[in-house]
Amino acid sequence: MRLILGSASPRRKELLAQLGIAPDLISPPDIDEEPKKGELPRPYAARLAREKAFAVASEPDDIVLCADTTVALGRRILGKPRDVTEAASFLTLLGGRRHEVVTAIAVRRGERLWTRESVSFVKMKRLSDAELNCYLASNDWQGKAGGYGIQGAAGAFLPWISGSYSGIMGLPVAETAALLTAAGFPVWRQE
Ligand SMILES: Cc1cn([C@H]2C[C@H](O)[C@@H](COP(=O)(O)OP(=O)(O)OP(=O)(O)O)O2)c(=O)[nH]c1=O
Repeated sequence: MRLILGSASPRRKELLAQLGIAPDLISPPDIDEEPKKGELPRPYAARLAREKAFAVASEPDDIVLCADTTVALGRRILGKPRDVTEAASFLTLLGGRRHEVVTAIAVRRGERLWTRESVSFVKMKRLSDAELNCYLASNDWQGKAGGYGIQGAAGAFLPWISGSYSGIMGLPVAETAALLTAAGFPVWRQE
């Protein structure tokens, strides 16, 4: 049995390491992340996590762990910004409001699949021009849903959250430990 982390996200590797787990293999999936017409954020994140889990090649006994993080402003899905202009518009939209961060995780072993969603609520302050421009110039927004990372300087924009810090960052560790255990991975084995 091997544990395969199906993710290119360095955050997910780091959060897995928080549980004392190092994957045997990292194999990022390549799937189309375009939302379907009218698709809502939560089903969208769940579908992507599932599709990622099936897109990663594995042996029948391997355990594959995948996740998807989506920022939701009402019914609107804010994915990873394509460029700095889109990052600026996401952060302007999010500033002064409360939004949701959905991280869906999917664990697959052969044809069996275990899934969970973690939903968190985040308040972002309205950003001043200096805050916005400095953050954009840092490039920290790149590759992050909604165009920010709670674990970086953007943490200073977030006075309040309700939910799971690790879920917002990309891999909710409580749900991950539960699903890996359900799939037969020895999360709590003593060395
Ligand atoms: C909201 C938020 C997201 N993110 C990141 C986590 C994810 O890496 C990314 C959302 O994109 P995802 O599509 O979930 O993941 P990914 O493309 O980085 O990697 P892969 O599909 O291979 O697993 O946003 C943060 O790091 N901090 C945050 O506060």
